[in-house]
Order: sequence, then structure tokens, then C-alpha cells
Amino acid sequence: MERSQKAILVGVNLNNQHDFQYSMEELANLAAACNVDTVGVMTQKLHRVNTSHYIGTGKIQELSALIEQHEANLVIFNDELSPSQIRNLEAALECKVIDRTILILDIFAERAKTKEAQLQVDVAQLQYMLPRLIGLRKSLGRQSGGVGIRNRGSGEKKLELDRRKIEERITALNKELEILVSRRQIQRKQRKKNEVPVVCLVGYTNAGKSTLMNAMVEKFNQSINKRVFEKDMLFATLETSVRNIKLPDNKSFLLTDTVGFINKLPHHLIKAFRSTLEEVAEADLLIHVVDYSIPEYHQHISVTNETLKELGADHIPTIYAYNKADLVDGEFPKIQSDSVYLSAKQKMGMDELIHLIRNHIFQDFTQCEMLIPFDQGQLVTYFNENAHILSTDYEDRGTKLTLECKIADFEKYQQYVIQS
Ligand SMILES: Nc1nc2c(ncn2[C@@H]2O[C@H](COP(=O)(O)OP(=O)(O)OP(=O)(O)O)[C@@H](O)[C@H]2O)c(=O)[nH]1
Ligand SMILES: [Mg+2]
Repeated sequence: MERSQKAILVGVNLNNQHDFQYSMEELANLAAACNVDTVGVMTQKLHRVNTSHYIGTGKIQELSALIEQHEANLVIFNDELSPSQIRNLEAALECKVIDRTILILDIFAERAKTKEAQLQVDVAQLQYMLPRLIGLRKSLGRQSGGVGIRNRGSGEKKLELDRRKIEERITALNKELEILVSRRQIQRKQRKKNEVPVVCLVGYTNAGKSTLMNAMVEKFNQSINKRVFEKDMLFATLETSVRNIKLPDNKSFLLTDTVGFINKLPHHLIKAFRSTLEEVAEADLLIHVVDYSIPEYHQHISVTNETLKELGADHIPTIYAYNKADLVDGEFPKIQSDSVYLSAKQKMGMDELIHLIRNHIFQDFTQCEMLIPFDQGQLVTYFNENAHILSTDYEDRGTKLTLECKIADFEKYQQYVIQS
């Protein structure tokens, strides 16, 4: 059995960040997601971090006392520490020291289910370790902690490799990843050829993206086995899922659910997950899901927007879905320009959301009349499945359809158009 982990959280509030308190609570949630109990918290206001120990040297004593008082066996910093800072802190405190980045990497490692997600997390972990090898090796000599906070034994094994071996391993993993990625790119190209618009759910972790995806799938596809995993925890989703949504008038689009973002998302992780997140950058429309019930939702929006920028997806038209409106006073569902207030859990506001989606992605539809000869019966079937048929009349020379179809189809079957 694993030794129970009791941690002291340490945060430095640089220049009075207004979301500092929230970010400390989030750190406790991240720790809880790794089965670590928070037994104490220490914060310090600073204008500049201390290069050797991150916190001011006077605070080291205080931290030492806290560790002793609460019998903690772990100290977690709210920011990414440099290799030498970890080294110095561990020497001064005689306690294992980790940072927010390791915590997030650990959660990702635990939750990664698909081969691709696992490879991506492995790469990110190795990249994080690389500059920290010396420090880690030293700290391993002193205690038996792994790289992450769990003792899976894998940490020690990884450390036996030297730097060159780790670099080789990263290259090998990246090669493996490339194969998986190119397979997905081919699928994406295929979808593009079919001209089905792609709508991507993005947002802060736990905002309700997967719940919204499930609500849409249920409403329009009625197949329960297409549901994705949704849960009240940080980073429930680590892989991308795509579902086809077909509206009653036969217009369809692809809806994509993907990994959520968080404040100070480790850079290596964003880089490693680039391939998963490429879907986002190539979407026709983004639905930015916001947890409207959290007072800090404005910060979540800006963190998400910054991450989207980093992914090269900040130019894509965006609808804001203010979710969990059931937990907030005020009327819903309602639309306000390109925003919609809804509740994915109660499935309220889906029609309003669809209305906004329609405005964005079905502009390339046109209404016309076609006369389709009887020997082209398959075309009538095609339009019944892929267009919005307003009326059908059987005439002497064929089937007359009044329909709303894609401009691409209108051009392709121009010869049958009798009125446009
Ligand atoms: N009250 C309420 N809870 C909701 C609503 N939508 C989602 N939730 C809850 O919020 C939690 C997180 O939902 P998910 O759909 O897993 O969130 P996510 O954005 O996919 O999260 P990650 O995959 O971790 O990024 C779950 O417990 C949901 O039941 C809502 O409209 N109202
Ligand atoms: Mg999710």
C-alpha cells in the first residue's frame, strides 16, 4: 500500500494577483486528485521570487516548522520550480518538494487511456525530467521518492537512464506518436472532403464540455452508447472524441470534445498534446464552455483564450456557452448576441445553442427546386438523407423536390435544378 501523503501547499503571490486565493484552492484540488491530503498552507507576498529557494529565506524556517507540526511528507509549490530550487529546498527542508507541474503531469499520467494520450504524457514527463536529472538523482539517494508523487517504481527505472538515453526515448516516442497522428490527420482530411463542418467544445477543466456533448448526442442521435465520460473532477477528459450530430432538417456537423485547460498548464504538456489539440485549431466553430457558477469564471475565460492563442486557434469564430446556469440566480436559457446561458446537466438551452451554431456554420446552404428523373432514384434518397426537403411531388418526368441543400450539392447537380 502507498504511504499516505500529507502535503503543505506553498504559494507565492507575486505582485498581488487577484486570482491568487482561487489558484491555491485549485492546487489543493489538484493534490486531492492525486490522493494527497492538504494538511497546511503557507503563502507569501513578493515582488520578485528568490532565485535560490523561490520563497524568501526567512520563510524557510516557518515552512520547516509547519512540516514538523503537521507531520507532512510532501511540500507542493504552486509554480513550476527550477531544478536548483527543488534541490536547495529539499536540502533545507529535508522533505520531498514538488511543484504544480508535476502534479498535473501525474494526473494526466494516471488518466491517460488511449495509446496516443499515454505517449503524449510520457513525452511531457521526460521533457520535464531532462533538465532536472542531477537534482532528481541526488534526491533519490536521500529518499526513495519517485519522480511523481506516487511510488510506482517507474521513476527510479527512468532515472537509471542517462540523459542521452532519455533523449533517444523522447525521439522514439515522438516517432510512434507521429504515426498515430498522421492516421488521425487522414481521417480529418476525409471529413473535410465530405464538407461536414466541425464544431469543437473548448474550455476550462470541469466546465461541463463532456456533459454538453452528451446532452447534444442524446437530443439528436438517441444512442446512449455514444456517450463520453463526464465527472466532477479535474481533467476527466484527456482524449478527443468526435460525434456526428444530425439535426431534424438533415443538416449535420461533427461535434468534438477534448481536454480541458487550467491555469499554468505546463508548457511541455501543451506541446505534447498539440496533436490532440490540432482538432481545435482546424475547427470551423468553437463553443467555449464556461462554468458560470464559479465567481472566477472571467479568469477561466482568459486562461482558455490564452491557451487557444498558444494553439493558434484564436481566429476561429466562437460561441460562449455559459453553463451550469441552474446554479446561478437569473433567467435561462437565453441568448445574448453570440452567448447562450444554459444547463447541460438539465438539458436546458440546447435549442438556443443549436440556433447559434446554425447561424455560424450553415451559411453555405441554398434553397432550390430540382426535377430528378425516375432513373436517378438514388439521388432522391441522397437528398432525403442529406438535405432539408420542403416538398416532394411526383410529376410525369420525375420527382420534383423543393429543398434546402448545400451549395456544393447545388452546383454538383445543377443539371436537375429547375428553379433557384
Ligand atoms: N449543476 C450543473 N452541473 C453540471 C452542468 N454541466 C456539467 N455539470 C457537472 O460538472 C462536472 C464536470 O462536467 P464534465 O462534463 O465532466 O466537465 P468537462 O468540461 O468535460 O471537464 P474535463 O473533461 O475535466 O475538462 C460534472 O459533475 C457534471 O455533472 C450543469 O449544467 N449544471
Ligand atoms: Mg470532459
